[in-house]
Amino acid sequence: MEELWGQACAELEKTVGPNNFNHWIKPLRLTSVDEGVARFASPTRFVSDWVNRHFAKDIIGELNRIEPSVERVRFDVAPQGVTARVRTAAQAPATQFRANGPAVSPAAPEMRQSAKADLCAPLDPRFTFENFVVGKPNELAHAAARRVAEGGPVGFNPLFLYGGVGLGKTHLMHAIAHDYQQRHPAAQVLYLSAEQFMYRFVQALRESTIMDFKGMFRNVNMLMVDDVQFIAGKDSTQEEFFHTFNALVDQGKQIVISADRAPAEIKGLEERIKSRLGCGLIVDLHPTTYELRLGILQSKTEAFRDQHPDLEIGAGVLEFLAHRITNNVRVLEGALQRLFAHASLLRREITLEVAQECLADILRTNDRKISIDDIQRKVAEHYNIKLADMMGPKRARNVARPRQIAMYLSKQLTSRSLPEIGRRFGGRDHTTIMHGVRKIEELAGEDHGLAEDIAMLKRLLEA
Ligand SMILES: Nc1ncnc2c1ncn2[C@@H]1O[C@H](COP(=O)(O)OP(=O)(O)OP(=O)(O)O)[C@@H](O)[C@H]1O
Repeated sequence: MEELWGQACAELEKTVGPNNFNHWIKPLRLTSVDEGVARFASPTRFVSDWVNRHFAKDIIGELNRIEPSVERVRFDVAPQGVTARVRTAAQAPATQFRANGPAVSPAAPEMRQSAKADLCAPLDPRFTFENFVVGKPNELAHAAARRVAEGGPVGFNPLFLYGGVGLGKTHLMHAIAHDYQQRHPAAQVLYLSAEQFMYRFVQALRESTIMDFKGMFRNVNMLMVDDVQFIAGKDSTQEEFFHTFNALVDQGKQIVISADRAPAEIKGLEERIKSRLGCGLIVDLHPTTYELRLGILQSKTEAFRDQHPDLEIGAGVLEFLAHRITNNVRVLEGALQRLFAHASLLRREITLEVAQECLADILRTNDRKISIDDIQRKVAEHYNIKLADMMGPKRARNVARPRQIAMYLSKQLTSRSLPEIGRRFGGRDHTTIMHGVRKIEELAGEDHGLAEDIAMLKRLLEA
């Protein structure tokens, strides 16, 4: 059993990356293989669930290569067996979670070790600096992440990364962890989401293991917490987070945090935490530009082509995608993956027409949506009135007419209902909006100049 698992582990470490391997797979012990089922002893249910969700396929694949009968895996929670295994690991030089904190009772290092494996979320081996494409919108965040990954005195603690959905925050966090761990193999990096932080904190409270919980956090060299906005409004979790944070910063340990917005904009986050976060470096990942999107598409296509040299992508396809899919990199990647799958299944070149057809749904949802704000701003600009007058009560024609034009365009170019539009125009009644829309339809039928003005505004808004 040991030999089979040893061989599989050697390969698994390469497949899932050393960090994931050490955190999740190393704590397992293969106990039997029977009727196609490989059974493992795992230290906790949490580890079992996590491995089952994230690495079961890899484990089955590797075992199956050596022992073809293996088709499924099962995990039994068996803390005893695992303690024995961890003790061996603790004697080995510089393992990932070598306990190197303050003096502890003889049994404690093993407990810390397996519990910390529980805490740390798996790192995606693909999320490295090498695979991160740098452009104007993310160059500062990337430079700061590189600097933190080097270690040593950094001068900004914490590093706070924020930005919209799918712009690369998690990718950069994982890249820091990989790189830092490679440079400092004996250091302890703890990466987890704020949600996991809360989950583990509540569990520690419930199981009266809060001192262990505190001890584990206080002994890491680098703490990374993803999606910190999650703890907003969760009072006791924030309190614990604050203390952990202070303890680590006071010891000069690095903290890296990500969120979907700047600290000041996170509602329900305590002022003292906001001010603590503000002491470090706050950098944002800006929305992607066309050049960055094209760079990412080219880099991912090259990587795919390394494995599939016969991939053929027609001229202009990547440019077309970079131009049309503008919301986030995850969607961009999804579109590319779909094209690759299409190309390899049908063994056809991906032409512009194929791409358009294959990605019709993604392209439709990415069509630029015009907002009432855009309309009000553009119309106010065009007629040289104040934006506030769009919502205000003035009835003078030089203000009232542009306002009605904006109402008309809001009805035409957005899917908002009349009451909704009314609310956006200073809380006007839907009948007022209807009247405005009709008035403009009527006038545009008679006044060629007005009709042209409206057509031009439409073009500007739809551009
Ligand atoms: N600059 C980049 N170069 C290469 N890949 C990128 C880049 N930015 C984002 N990606 C890829 O886009 C996907 C989404 O990125 P990631 O998960 O890091 O986003 P996020 O900002 O954490 O989003 P969320 O707010 O949803 O958690 C990932 O697969 C990531 O590898």
